[in-house]
Amino acid sequence: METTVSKQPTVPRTQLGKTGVLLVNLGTPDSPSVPDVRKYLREFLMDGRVIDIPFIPRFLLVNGIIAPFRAPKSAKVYKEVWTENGSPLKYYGEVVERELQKTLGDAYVVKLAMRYQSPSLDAGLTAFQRLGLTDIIVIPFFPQYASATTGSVYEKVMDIVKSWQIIPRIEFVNSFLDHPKFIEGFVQLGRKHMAAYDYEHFIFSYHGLPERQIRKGDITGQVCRLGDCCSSLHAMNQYCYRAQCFETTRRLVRDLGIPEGSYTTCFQSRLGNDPWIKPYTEDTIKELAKKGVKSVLAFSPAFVADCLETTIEVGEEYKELFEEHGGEHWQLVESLNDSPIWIETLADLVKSKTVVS
Ligand SMILES: C=CC1=C(C)c2cc3[nH]c(cc4nc(cc5[nH]c(cc1n2)c(C)c5CCC(=O)O)C(CCC(=O)O)=C4C)c(C)c3C=C
Ligand SMILES: [Fe+2]
Ligand SMILES: [Fe+2]
Repeated sequence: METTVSKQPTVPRTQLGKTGVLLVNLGTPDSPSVPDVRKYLREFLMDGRVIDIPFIPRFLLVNGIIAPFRAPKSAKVYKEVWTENGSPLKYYGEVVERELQKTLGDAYVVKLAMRYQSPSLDAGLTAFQRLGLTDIIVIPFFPQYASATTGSVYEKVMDIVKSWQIIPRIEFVNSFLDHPKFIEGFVQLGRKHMAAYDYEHFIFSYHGLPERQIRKGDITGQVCRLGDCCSSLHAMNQYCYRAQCFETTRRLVRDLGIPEGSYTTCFQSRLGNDPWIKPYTEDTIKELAKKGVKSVLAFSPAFVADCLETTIEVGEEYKELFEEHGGEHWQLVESLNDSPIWIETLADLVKSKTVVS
């Protein structure tokens, strides 16, 4: 007679009841080689929330033009930003993952994932599934909400869990543009530089976005004119990335005591010929230099870790541009990286989203 052997439970009982915390950054190539950079650019730019045009023209644009032509140029720059620990974006993510786990303790399981490339979102979420975790908190590492970043993380997470038998309870952190500890983190870094040098002007340079994406995100269809409408953040424009960036600047200048007229919010990293949100950082730098400004302290508060966009673009390329136009002293404020206050910010965000049952 055949006996039925019941399967051992695959979920260790010790893990049940814990909350999974998924820290998600944008992603970075596996190495600075041209093929790896091309692979990364393809995955990233084929996301319909990043290049928001229909599939066929997007496919032709990305695979026929952007990835082949940009990959060799970008690979050169990635080689500059690469350290002995690899890409700083990923390295700091791994340190933060460990430090946050220590801070939060046993009731949580913390994992790092990348929206593109590795470690993948699929691997992170599947690990939680194997542990039987049904409460998950997802923290996209983007202080200000944009469809191309935070929105894309939401979409991918939902796409992964949609076929699971048990769809977990998922809490998403939508933005943390004015979280007091996030602000304090950049204020501490800024104060250190301000104590060492008497800067004439302060630049707050955020990653740019095509203007079209801001218009599409205007939930009222009436508010966004991409001008003064972004100078305050309220219920009607709460998802406007540009307005959120201006709000982050306001909090920073208030706490740093920077006077009106001595700072500029601007937007970097334009890709393609479509209009992106303004003012462009390049134009701001040229105008300041033309006015005779000799020293600038530059913040990059759309990023929480040093990466290509901060270290190379703001720290080196914009410095060269400023000096070419007559500027003398340009300094980048490094990112939050693995600073204790950034770990505290994340711990606060986790606690605020934890469901007490
Ligand atoms: C801070 C949030 C970011 C937004 C918003 C964003 C939008 C966005 N980006 C591109 C195109 C590129 N971005 C690239 C690098 C890059 N972008 C972000 C963050 C945001 N992007 C980060 C953190 C990084 C650096 C990653 C790293 O490995 O260091 C790149 C690749 C680099 C290059 O080739 O220059 C591209 C391309 C678009 C089109 C877009 C909005 C529509
Ligand atoms: Fe980007
Ligand atoms: Fe706006």
